[in-house]
Amino acid sequence: MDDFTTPPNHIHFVAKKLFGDCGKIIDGSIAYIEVGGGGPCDLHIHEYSHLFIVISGQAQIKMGDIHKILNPSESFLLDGKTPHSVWNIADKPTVMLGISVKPNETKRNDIECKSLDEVRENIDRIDKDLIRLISERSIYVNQAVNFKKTESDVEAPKRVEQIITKVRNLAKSENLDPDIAESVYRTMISAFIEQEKSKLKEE
Ligand SMILES: O=C(O)C(=O)C[C@]1(C(=O)O)C=C[C@@H](O)C=C1
Repeated sequence: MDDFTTPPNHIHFVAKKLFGDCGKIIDGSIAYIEVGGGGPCDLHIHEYSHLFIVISGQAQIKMGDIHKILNPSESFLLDGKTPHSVWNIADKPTVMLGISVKPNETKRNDIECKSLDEVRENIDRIDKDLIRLISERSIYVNQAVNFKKTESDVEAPKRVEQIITKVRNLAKSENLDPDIAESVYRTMISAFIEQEKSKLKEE
């Protein structure tokens, strides 16, 4: 049983990676789950899906109140966004293959809203995420000033230009007009510079 490890929060459960990234497949592993073993102890979620194939024994996939039982040679494709865990319910070890599969990407060009309300609902949803991310960004920016002594340290023009180059490239790869990304970032960074300058004065 060389190279087998117990994943975090699992019990009587050892697994070994069989292969890595092959396109839509992230990796494949084989798991030996002892009697009563399984995990994670609390149901978990993630972006990727699992294709479970039971070789021997009997596995129970717990998904909230719903359970799916897998006998030898049976398989189940589980959407990772469904809270889940996997348990051996046989009176002998269960051997199972687990293949992690990338989620289907939404083809953004295929998105077509049927009304202005639908457009705005989506904009509101995305704004919520953007504000949360800008707030998280601000936690780090506010700490940057702790390592600065002067206003020109705060302005850090070389760093600003590095960020602009980076976000223009990111924008291109995400099908966003790079000029929009640049303008949004220059405005945001200027506001953060002002905030850092006031913080510097306070100290
Ligand atoms: O990286 C820094 O030094 C920061 O203070 C962060 C930050 C930014 O918002 O990314 C803000 C001000 C500087 O002009 C450069 C970058």
